[in-house]
Amino acid sequence: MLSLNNVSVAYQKKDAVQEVTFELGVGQIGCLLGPSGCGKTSLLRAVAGFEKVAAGQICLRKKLVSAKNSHLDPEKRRVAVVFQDYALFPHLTVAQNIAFGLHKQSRTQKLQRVTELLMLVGLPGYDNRYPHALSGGQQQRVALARAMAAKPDLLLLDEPFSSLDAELRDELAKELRAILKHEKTTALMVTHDQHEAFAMADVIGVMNKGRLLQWTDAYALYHRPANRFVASFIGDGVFLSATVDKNLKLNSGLGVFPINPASGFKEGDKVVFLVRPDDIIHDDESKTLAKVVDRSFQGSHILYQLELQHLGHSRVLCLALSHHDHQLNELIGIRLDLEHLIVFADKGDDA
Ligand SMILES: Nc1ncnc2c1ncn2[C@@H]1O[C@H](COP(=O)(O)OP(=O)(O)OP(=O)(O)O)[C@@H](O)[C@H]1O
Repeated sequence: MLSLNNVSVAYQKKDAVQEVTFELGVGQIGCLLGPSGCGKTSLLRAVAGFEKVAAGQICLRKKLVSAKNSHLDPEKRRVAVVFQDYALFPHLTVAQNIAFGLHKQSRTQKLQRVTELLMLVGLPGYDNRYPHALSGGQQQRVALARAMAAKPDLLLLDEPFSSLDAELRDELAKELRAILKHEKTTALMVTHDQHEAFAMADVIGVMNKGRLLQWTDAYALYHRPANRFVASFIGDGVFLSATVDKNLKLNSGLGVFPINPASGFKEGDKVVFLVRPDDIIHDDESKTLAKVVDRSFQGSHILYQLELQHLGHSRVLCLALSHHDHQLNELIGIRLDLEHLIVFADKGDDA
């Protein structure tokens, strides 16, 4: 449906997006995720046709829509955009807002589609309200209904929940996914919030400094991050240092772990390996002790920050059931339970 091949976007000859390549299939929901300024909005705007590409190609339905010397106008792309500030027309009712893009349809057809969409976004009967009489979440639902009204081939969503409070954001993200799946809409969203990306997307692209570092599903991003940036950006975790021994094992001070020979590491290599909060198991029987230096109560769990005094005071996170209630400075038993080792060369951030 959507394919990008080595796309770069530049402002005054300075690259904001560099050589991005990915594909999004029909009915898939993709998400561009990354820190502020990484280029995700620029990339989304290039797909919409609001920005020209400096290099590479964008194809929609196998048709070239953007290249260095060719550019199809946004209104000819059959693409709809939902912006973060809703941008509803204040002087039009909800029904008129939704029907705005339905030019060639009869009155009855318009009415039918508006009713169907209001039902879908959970606002039946809101036809005659004006935007000012709606909550933020309701306005965003109407904006979504308006964008979907004409059944675009591709829906683009630019931080669609950023002005809503956290609880509503999670709820809407799940609802929105269900709506898009129901309508079989292909969508590409931009966010800097990984929980939103996890709740919404089939496939997530992590960006940093204008580059797409990995394009895959949430599970693979978490368990098989392509590099250090992705590993630290997705989920919580810390890197511990170690040296590869002669048996191609990592002696971490928390246990000995074999390294996959295919990874190319050899004896003496300095590496870092990722330890997630759920890899550190609190175990009273363990002889490895760590000092509680911080704790945050999360209801069912407590997230502890622990200092490993036998490992140069490195710190790790440990997610323990909350009836294991330990105080600051207490020493508690831990063991490392790594499903699989995520290890990178120790040469700083390679993103
Ligand atoms: N119209 C513009 N003119 C010049 N530079 C721009 C323009 N728009 C964006 N940039 C620059 O391009 C880079 C990428 O910006 P972009 O808005 O795409 O990032 P982003 O990841 O969406 O960030 P945010 O999450 O903060 O919106 C930034 O360095 C930004 O300053």
